[in-house]
Amino acid sequence: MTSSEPKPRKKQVILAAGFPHGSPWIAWSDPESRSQIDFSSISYAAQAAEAGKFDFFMLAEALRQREHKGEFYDLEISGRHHGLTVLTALAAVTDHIGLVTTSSSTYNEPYELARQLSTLDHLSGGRAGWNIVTTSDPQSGVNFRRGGYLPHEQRYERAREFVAAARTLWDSWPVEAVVGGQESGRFRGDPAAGSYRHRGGQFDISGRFSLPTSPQRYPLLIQAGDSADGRQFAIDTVDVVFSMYADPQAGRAFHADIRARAIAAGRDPRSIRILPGSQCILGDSVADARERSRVIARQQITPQNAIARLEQVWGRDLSGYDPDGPVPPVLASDEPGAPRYAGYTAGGRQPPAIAREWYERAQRKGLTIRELIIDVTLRHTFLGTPSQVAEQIDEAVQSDAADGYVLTGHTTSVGLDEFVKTVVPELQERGVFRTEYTGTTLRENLGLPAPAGPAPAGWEEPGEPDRG
Ligand SMILES: Cc1cc2nc3c(=O)[nH]c(=O)nc-3n(C[C@H](O)[C@H](O)[C@H](O)COP(=O)(O)O)c2cc1C
Repeated sequence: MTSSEPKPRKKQVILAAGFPHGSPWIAWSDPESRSQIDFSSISYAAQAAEAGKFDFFMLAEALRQREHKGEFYDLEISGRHHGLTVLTALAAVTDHIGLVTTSSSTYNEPYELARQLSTLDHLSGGRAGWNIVTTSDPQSGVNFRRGGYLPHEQRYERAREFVAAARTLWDSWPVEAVVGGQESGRFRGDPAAGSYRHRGGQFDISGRFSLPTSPQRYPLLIQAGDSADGRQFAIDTVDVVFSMYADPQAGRAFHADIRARAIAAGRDPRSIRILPGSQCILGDSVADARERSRVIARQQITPQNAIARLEQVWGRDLSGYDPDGPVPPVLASDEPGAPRYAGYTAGGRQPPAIAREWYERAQRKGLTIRELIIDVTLRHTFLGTPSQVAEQIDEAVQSDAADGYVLTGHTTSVGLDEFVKTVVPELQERGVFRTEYTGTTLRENLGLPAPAGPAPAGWEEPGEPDRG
């Protein structure tokens, strides 16, 4: 390349704001935190992310307040709204930012959820997204008529069929079938518009869908689940993977795995975006940010919730143990993950496997109970001054450790303000983050290709992907 040739455009960073803020559980206890329940506090967070030109605002989901040793488990976020309802309200007070709900494919029904997502996409002008979770919490099932818990592989079987059924519904009523003619006296030009039938092992449904195709045709589809089944489901189904690999080295390994799986499945790996959940801790220097990270970690992972988290994985009462003492060995005799504990699974691994892994980790690194829980849960990935953090994020994205991040602050509602004010301009200065929204829909802003498969008649292709 000669010096007169323009430099190739750098890969652009994707940024999402996760809500409620806080990792791991008790961000609400920080005196600076605002409510995760009042709408003013939620809309403040969404509007702040939009002012920072974030791609989307994403709500996590917990379908049940968990129990621990027979009591309400209060050492995490307590009190959460229904995501889609909140996002519909946010559509009215934001203009550009994507609105992503986390919704379970295990405990919803395709017709109902497809309709709600279609409504959000219509009302927001094409900004809806769905983070598909299979819900690993065994206690959620009793809230639903299913009244139980699906085994791991059946949860993914249901998820696949759920998305297939939802796509059938979203495609059932082509845009051009809307006439709405006062002269014709008919709303649908095609009397069959909305007719659908889905027949499978999980769902056998048919009828008329109640809405025409929405601006994005399908909401942005995201997947959060880490097992081999979860990763394969992502390759076959979604646009974005929400991962837990914020550390750049682990992120590159995850990226390589997703890429290999995509190629094996005949999918262009560039059509999948990978966004790990992460936190940035800012300071006057790396050392200052590191100290701030240490203080936040100890403030949020108290002795009490360090023991509680260990109990969830060890499946036994550990209240007699010193949180600042050594991690107890994993004993084989107790029943692991017994239902009276809040339960904890990750990457398809059940508590006994996780316990063994954590125990070995504590031995290897010489960690106490509290230090172990800090080590396995905190995602303080980027530390330093705003320009150092911007450089770290840029480097991570350019080296395929991620395509961007779902960021949370360590305080609710106001936790990303400092990042928006100081790191976003640095990223813009580096030419790796937008200064204005260029697309109308969430898919356009992410530069994602149009949903695959035959489009319904009258449906228009969105603009060209442009993410370098
Ligand atoms: C990064 C990430 C975020 C998740 N967020 C949620 C959530 O908000 N609500 C929920 O019910 N499950 C959530 N899950 C749980 C997954 O949907 C899934 O049930 C769990 O990871 C077990 O599946 P797996 O064995 O494939 O990982 C999340 C999982 C990951 C990896």
